[in-house]
Amino acid sequence: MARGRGRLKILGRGWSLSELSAETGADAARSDPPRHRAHLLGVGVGCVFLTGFCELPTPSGAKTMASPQGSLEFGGPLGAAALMLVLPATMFHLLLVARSGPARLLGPPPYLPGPEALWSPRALQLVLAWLGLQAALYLLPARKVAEGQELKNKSRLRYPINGFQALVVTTLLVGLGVSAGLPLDALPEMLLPLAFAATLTAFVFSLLLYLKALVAPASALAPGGNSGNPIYDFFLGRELNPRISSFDFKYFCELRPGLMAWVLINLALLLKEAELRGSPSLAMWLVNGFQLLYVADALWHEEAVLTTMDITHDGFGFMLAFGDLAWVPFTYSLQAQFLLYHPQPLGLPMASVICLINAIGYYVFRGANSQKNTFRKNPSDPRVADLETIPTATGRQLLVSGWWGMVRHPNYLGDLIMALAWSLPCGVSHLLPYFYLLYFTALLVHREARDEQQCLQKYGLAWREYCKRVPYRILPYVY
Ligand SMILES: NC(=O)C1=CN([C@@H]2O[C@H](COP(=O)(O)OP(=O)(O)OC[C@H]3O[C@@H](n4cnc5c(N)ncnc54)[C@H](OP(=O)(O)O)[C@@H]3O)[C@@H](O)[C@H]2O)C=CC1
Ligand SMILES: CC(C)CCC[C@@H](C)[C@H]1CC=C2C3=C(CC[C@@]21C)[C@@]1(C)CC[C@H](O)C(C)(C)[C@@H]1CC3
Repeated sequence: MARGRGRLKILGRGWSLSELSAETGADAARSDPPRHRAHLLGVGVGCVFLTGFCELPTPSGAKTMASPQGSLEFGGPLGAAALMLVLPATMFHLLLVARSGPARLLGPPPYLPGPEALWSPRALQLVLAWLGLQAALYLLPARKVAEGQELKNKSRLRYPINGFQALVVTTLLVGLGVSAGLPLDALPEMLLPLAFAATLTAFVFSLLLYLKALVAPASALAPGGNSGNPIYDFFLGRELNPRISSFDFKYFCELRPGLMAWVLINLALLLKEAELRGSPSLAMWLVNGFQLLYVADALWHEEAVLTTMDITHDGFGFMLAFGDLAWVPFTYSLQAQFLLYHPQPLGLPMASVICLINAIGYYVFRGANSQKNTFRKNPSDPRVADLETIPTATGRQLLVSGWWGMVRHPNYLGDLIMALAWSLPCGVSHLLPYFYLLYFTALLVHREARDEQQCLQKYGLAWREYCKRVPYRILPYVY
């Protein structure tokens, strides 16, 4: 099947973008009996079980803390172990299925990749070089240094606000690289080994973070993630704000390498489509444009991330390290991956409707997030001073009018509307491009429940009053 200058080659069990017809080592590996891989999986599972479920004593010198909820989140050690297997498996499943002919979200993967298809020293070098570049940009002088929320010991950490600057410099470097012959269009063929290298990096990194937390003072530990069970604590993360000098690992990972890699992968998929079909499709332009807007917006409003529960409440462990470094770039680019292998016709009228949906979602998302951030920074700011509030025993107030009087999480609603707009360009013939919407709904419903729990603890009766005044959580009159 040949279109444009490039060629889409069917590999029987999947699609491969390749100019070469010779079978590569990776291709050959696909015909290996799955026995060895099942054995490897068994060894991996065995290790996790051996180290985590025997209720090992708390590592010597470690300080343990009960979760403020008194119970463990994410289904405890068993849930955490399951998630550590299921999340990477899901990511690889999506990567394989997106390039397969049928592209069935719920079917089996087209083939089981062997070690040759997953492991590539070059992919690991690329991942490490990318992290190195982003770390260097993080260390550049910042236009502003912001203070985080007050910590248990009453101090506040300082954070450089130069994420948008890092995005601009990265864009310039990538532009220069591409014009000097950097083969960005080779990236789509490398997604599998890159995702594997990113997962490996996240795993090793989480292990180092876990060890670092063993020598951290008690005041540096997160409210969750210090149960004494190594599996659970490794997953959730023990230390709240792990740092070396002023380099904050969690803050760095949350916004930069993963989000920027996501839009870079999208761009590589767009370039590959242009090479194959003569020009990128309208659907590919929309997906790239919407997601670039989302990432650029996050980096422009970088300071706002300092009030999210990931920074203020959650430790930095495998969940966030894997989420930031592997899950975000390789699964959030799923729609663009799907479009490369399954081009979808999209007319201008439908494209305009989709743009309108994205604009509405962005308006709600940005309006709600900015209103809360402005209010939290300065309640007497003229933009929020007229809003109705409920006082709380902590001295802080809760908004009960404006966006936050409509539902208790208007920002989630806006985010979900955008998620819908990112899937619609992929048509309705497949469920696969809607994975993000489904996963994100589950993530936000769970996150909302965690946040409610934390707010109830923080604000007590005032929170109950807020829930009475604003009865719906995310979707007015429905949920
Ligand atoms: N794309 C993705 O994968 C993800 C995106 N997101 C997005 O990140 C953004 C941030 O989400 P998240 O960190 O979960 O939570 P929020 O930004 O919704 O923050 C919740 C906090 O806001 C404060 N708050 C709640 N209600 C009120 C009120 N009525 N008035 C004033 N303050 C209030 C409380 O903290 P306090 O009172 O202490 O200030 C509460 O803990 C969202 O837009 C979300 O959609 C989140 C997760 C994943
Ligand atoms: C791997 C698991 C499924 C869980 C991992 C969850 C993480 C992928 C997300 C947790 C909170 C996130 C946020 C963003 C990206 C996804 C993760 C890391 C965010 C940076 C996206 C851009 C937004 O504008 C934001 C508000 C800055 C987001 C903050 C939370």
